[in-house]
Amino acid sequence: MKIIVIGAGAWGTALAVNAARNPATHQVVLWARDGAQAEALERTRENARYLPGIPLPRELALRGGDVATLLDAAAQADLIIVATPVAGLRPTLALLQGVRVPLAWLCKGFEPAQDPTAPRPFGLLPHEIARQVAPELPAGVLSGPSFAQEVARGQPTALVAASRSPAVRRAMVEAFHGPTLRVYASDDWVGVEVGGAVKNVLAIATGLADGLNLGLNARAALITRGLAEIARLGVALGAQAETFMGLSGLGDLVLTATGDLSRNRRVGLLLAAGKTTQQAVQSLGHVAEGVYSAHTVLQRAHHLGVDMPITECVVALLDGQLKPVEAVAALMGRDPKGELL
Ligand SMILES: NC(=O)C1=CN([C@@H]2O[C@H](COP(=O)(O)OP(=O)(O)OC[C@H]3O[C@@H](n4cnc5c(N)ncnc54)[C@H](O)[C@@H]3O)[C@@H](O)[C@H]2O)C=CC1
Ligand SMILES: O=C(CO)COP(=O)(O)O
Repeated sequence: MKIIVIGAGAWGTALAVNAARNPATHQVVLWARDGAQAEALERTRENARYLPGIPLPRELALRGGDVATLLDAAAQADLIIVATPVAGLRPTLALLQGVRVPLAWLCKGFEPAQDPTAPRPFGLLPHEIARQVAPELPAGVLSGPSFAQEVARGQPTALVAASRSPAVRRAMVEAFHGPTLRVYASDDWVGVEVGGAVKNVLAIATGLADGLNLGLNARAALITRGLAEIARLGVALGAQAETFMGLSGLGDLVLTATGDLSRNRRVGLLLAAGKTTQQAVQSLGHVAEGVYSAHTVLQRAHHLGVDMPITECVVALLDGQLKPVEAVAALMGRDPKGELL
């Protein structure tokens, strides 16, 4: 199977390394946007900026820079993986418009609104971006609880491959299912994308609570009520409610909200320590999608009449409109209500 992974950040590199460990069946190309980065990866056989300490297998081909080479490799592939943040998805799909090869993205987020004056001025989920830019591409999403470092080290991990197309689901499973990675299939790509995007916003809230030493009860409450928010928005957007009890919902929320490898959780910890959003983002050096998705999540929730009080507090915190302790008071001061309402 020929696989090309576009985007040599932490997650793209980890999955490319994982697939390349199977050289009897897989030929894998990792493509970096910047040609100089591709040369450095080739020279050092390590991705020192994004995934330090993981040797790149000799069978992994490293390319970059030149778009003609990218399009050529993509047209010959059996599966294309787009491993950029959400912000890189639209331009990458636009480049690949003419290609007819199964494709999956890894990004977890909503795109910020493109044109605030448009009649429906909302940011989009990845599959909605694909529908606009490259509707003919057979596409899907690979998601689930998965820190890149652990996957690269071969630690056991389970993912979910979601697409409306059985052929795309099969391609993702064939590419990555193996002794250390289980890949489950799903046809609910809306639910899988909503879970992956909104858990990042909620991980900021949990990081904040832990940074303020609010305790383990508060953390469990935030995770549980956060899952209720995710499911309410997801169902309103057309997802299946059961998806939120699976890997891309509960699974990824628990991982990201509690694991200190999470960049989004670290944003919350930094806000609790008194940093501004800008300072927190700068100190990470990696993308924390929750920071960029939070406003869109809230806009879409408001438009659909969905109540998302934790997300609302995260947005106010990120905008500097609430201080951490005020956010806690705002959440605790809400009127009583039924748990399942
Ligand atoms: N790091 C992780 O453990 C996981 C990350 N994800 C998701 O995967 C996405 C990527 O995350 P990371 O790899 O961790 O980010 P990262 O910050 O480590 O790297 C992002 C990479 O994308 C590249 N990039 C940005 N725009 C691009 C474009 N237009 N064309 C080509 N390359 C472009 C950057 O140069 C950089 O190499 C995010 O949406 C994240 O939420 C999902 C699961 C696990
Ligand atoms: O999505 C992830 C784990 O599944 C990674 O989370 P962060 O982007 O918060 O590091």
